[in-house]
Amino acid sequence: YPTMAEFYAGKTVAITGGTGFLGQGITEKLLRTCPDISKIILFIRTKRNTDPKERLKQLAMKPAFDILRQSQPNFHEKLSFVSCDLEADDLGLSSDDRRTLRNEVNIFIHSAATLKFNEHLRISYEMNVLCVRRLLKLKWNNLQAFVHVSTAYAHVDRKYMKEEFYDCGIDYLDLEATLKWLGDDAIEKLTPDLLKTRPNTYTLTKALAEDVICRESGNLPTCIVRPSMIIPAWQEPMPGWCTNVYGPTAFIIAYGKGLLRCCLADREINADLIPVDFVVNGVIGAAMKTASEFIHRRRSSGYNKIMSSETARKSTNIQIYHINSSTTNPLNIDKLSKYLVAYCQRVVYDYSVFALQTLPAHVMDTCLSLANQKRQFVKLNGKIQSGMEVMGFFFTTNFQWDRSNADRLLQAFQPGDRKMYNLDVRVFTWKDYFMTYISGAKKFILKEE
Ligand SMILES: CCCCCCCCCCCCCCCCCC(=O)SCCNC(=O)CCNC(=O)[C@H](O)C(C)(C)COP(=O)(O)OP(=O)(O)OC[C@H]1O[C@@H](n2cnc3c(N)ncnc32)[C@H](O)[C@@H]1OP(=O)(O)O
Ligand SMILES: NC(=O)C1=CN([C@@H]2O[C@H](COP(=O)(O)OP(=O)(O)OC[C@H]3O[C@@H](n4cnc5c(N)ncnc54)[C@H](OP(=O)(O)O)[C@@H]3O)[C@@H](O)[C@H]2O)C=CC1
Repeated sequence: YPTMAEFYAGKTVAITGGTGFLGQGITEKLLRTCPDISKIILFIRTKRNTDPKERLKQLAMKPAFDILRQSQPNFHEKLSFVSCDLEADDLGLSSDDRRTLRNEVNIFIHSAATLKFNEHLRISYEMNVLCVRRLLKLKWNNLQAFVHVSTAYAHVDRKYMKEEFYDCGIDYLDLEATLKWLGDDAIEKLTPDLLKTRPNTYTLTKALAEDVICRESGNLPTCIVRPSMIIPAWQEPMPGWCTNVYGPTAFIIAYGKGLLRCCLADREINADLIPVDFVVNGVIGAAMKTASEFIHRRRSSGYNKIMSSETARKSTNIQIYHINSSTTNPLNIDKLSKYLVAYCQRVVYDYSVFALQTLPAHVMDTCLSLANQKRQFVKLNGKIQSGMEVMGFFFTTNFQWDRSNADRLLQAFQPGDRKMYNLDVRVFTWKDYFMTYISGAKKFILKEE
């Protein structure tokens, strides 16, 4: 395999979700460490009345690029965009942009998704599953790697996950047909039956998307990266860098602000959290390995007809990489329990929340009202609790992952690249990392020094 910088020299990379947490990290690292990369095309939608052109300008000003800006002030010249709406039939792409993508893109990274756990199944399906089907059909002429970002929690109906495809229990083609004629209310009623033992629509649709990749990617050089819970950066682009409050971040902030006293969690389980820099390295490296093997095989790429799920799973050679921490550097929740009261019993948790959070929130709001100020604590407490409700499943269930493929991926990197694109999480201790995590949440989310 070539070095990462050699491999990406002259390449055009396209990324969906480039405005998101992981996408910003990937874009920044590619530009900073692969100086001869030709171009990065970001799929950007219009959001809150801001068009993609303006959003790209705003993106280049974001903290993720602060370090890069110092060494390469003109880095934005390598960034371009296509205007999209990934939930639309035609992905919201113009015919000119389609042509550009078909003919120019060498590496495609699909990172966009809706991450809302309890999203309506129709929206979650359209964004997380149907969009993947449409992207695979773009008739890529020059593609060397199609990297699909999934999640290590896609198959939470199992307790042990290997880096392989699993039967989802639902055929997405049947589901798609059903969603076409059912109304939104009926879908909502049907959702618990479809989820079975899964906690939410997010994990179901991420699992179905993997089935799409398995059955429909044909000869396209495809791979899947499954990160566990992505948390602020360990080191890159800067320690503690983050953009959202997903996973435990909302709770860590609420704890720090004195708003969270109890947690629905089982002390015995390992929390699988992974700093974003390792995931960025995994995606960049997986693309390099997939493309290098594809170029070596010199097979033609193209979209094939859909295979049955079972045949596809048996015949596939698509590589899957678990980018996680608990397999080699576990973080036991018990270690956090001197800071938080963790309950795994629902009834005890409910009483504690009432006594330690809900009641004090009402008292505080009454005081605010008496002082003619805006009430806020009851609302904040409600948000924290709805966050805890959707997270409770993950905080109380233990999972294990095999990561042999991810280890092999690191071995495929040139020796000089193994540190710069490290995937081995044993290099940090959780105690030290949590100081970084907390200062990152203060700096990048709360905007406090
Ligand atoms: C110290 C604690 C330590 C505990 C132990 C740690 C144990 C760790 C165990 C491992 C965890 C593993 C988790 C694995 C998850 C799967 C991994 C993935 O693929 S990744 C998938 C990761 N996906 C996620 O993490 C998604 C989780 N979030 C959701 O599903 C939804 O946002 C929602 C249900 C919480 C609210 O929905 P809805 O009412 O429709 O409204 P919106 O969505 O529009 O947001 C409204 C407001 O809520 C805010 N907010 C966001 N998140 C949280 C939160 N967790 N809480 C509170 N608040 C939250 C949000 O910022 C916004 O604020 P504002 O702008 O209004 O001020
Ligand atoms: N965060 C985590 O803990 C984990 C994430 N993952 C996976 O990693 C990937 C990236 O997640 P992350 O970066 O954290 O998520 P973010 O929420 O930060 O980013 C999501 C990205 O998807 C884009 N997007 C969503 N809907 C659309 C749409 N209809 N059209 C165009 N773009 C859209 C968003 O664009 P916009 O800016 O316009 O909203 C944004 O760029 C996802 O596939 C997720 O499932 C896997 C495991 C854990």
